[in-house]
Amino acid sequence: MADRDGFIWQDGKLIPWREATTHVLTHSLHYGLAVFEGVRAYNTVKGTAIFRLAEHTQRLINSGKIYMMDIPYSKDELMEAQKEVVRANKLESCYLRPIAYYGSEKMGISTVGATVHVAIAAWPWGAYLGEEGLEKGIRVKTSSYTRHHVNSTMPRAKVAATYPNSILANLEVTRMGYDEALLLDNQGFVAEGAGENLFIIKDGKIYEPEIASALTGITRDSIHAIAREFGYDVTTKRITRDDIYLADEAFFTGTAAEVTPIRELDDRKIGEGKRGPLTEKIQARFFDVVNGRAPEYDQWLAYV
Ligand SMILES: Cc1[nH+]cc(COP(=O)(O)O)c(CN[C@@H](CCC(=O)O)C(=O)O)c1O
Repeated sequence: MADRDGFIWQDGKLIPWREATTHVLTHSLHYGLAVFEGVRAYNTVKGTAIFRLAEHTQRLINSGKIYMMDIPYSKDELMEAQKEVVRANKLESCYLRPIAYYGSEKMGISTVGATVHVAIAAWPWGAYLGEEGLEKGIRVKTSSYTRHHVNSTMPRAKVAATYPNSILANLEVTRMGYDEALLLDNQGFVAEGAGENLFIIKDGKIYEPEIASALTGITRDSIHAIAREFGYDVTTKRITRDDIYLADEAFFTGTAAEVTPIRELDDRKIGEGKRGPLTEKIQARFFDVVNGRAPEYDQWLAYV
């Protein structure tokens, strides 16, 4: 990722991609306290637009607040900087990664005296779980690793320290040939995917796990709106892994994963073992929305 042409926004300035470096004694590198976002820009019918830029930027600020990290830029400055990065790199569609991190001013657990830095990069990133996965669904396995307790890493924050849990889960299942991991919470109920939220459909109703130990996904929120548009309410409830075995349909959502159908969990076919009809309908509408083909959702598109 480091050796490519382009520009990265770092601490208020656009600099050449290869010069966006940091010292090996960067506090966040050692102690894991960096807050970040995953955001997508799409090449819509009316030009390049960042999807739900305000919500992602607010979540970045919220993540900083939760971890007592004072991000030295306003919401508007961060939003404009993300637009600037897309323009500077001449990207029609892309994935953006804003990150706020503590620098190398000091070592030791406490962040007092360390400076908060902000960097924003953008690059083309296609189907996170594969184009085939978007169409045919993916094979998921429940990980043996438990999602964080809600009083260990903070679930409302998108913080780097959360992700070794996701990495362990993803590595565990991909080494066995599955596409992605599902994580259970510390009481054994379904939490979320390693990098996604989850929805299931059973007897014509849409369900999602209680959000407690999962990231409050922005794509998840977008799916709520699309489901309502189709006349469905999403019921939030405690979901067990075998609820998913017996579901008619299931899918993951995320900025990177978009809407990815799940065709199997733990070697049990879900429904007919392929993308379900309601999943396909929701997925198609989601792609209409992000590509600017649904004027009712224009408020979610920040044109660059
Ligand atoms: C743990 C987790 N849960 C749910 C989500 C979905 O949230 P949202 O993007 O707001 O709908 C994500 C985003 N996962 C990022 C992972 C990408 C990466 O591998 O890095 C993403 O989708 O950008 C998570 O990391």
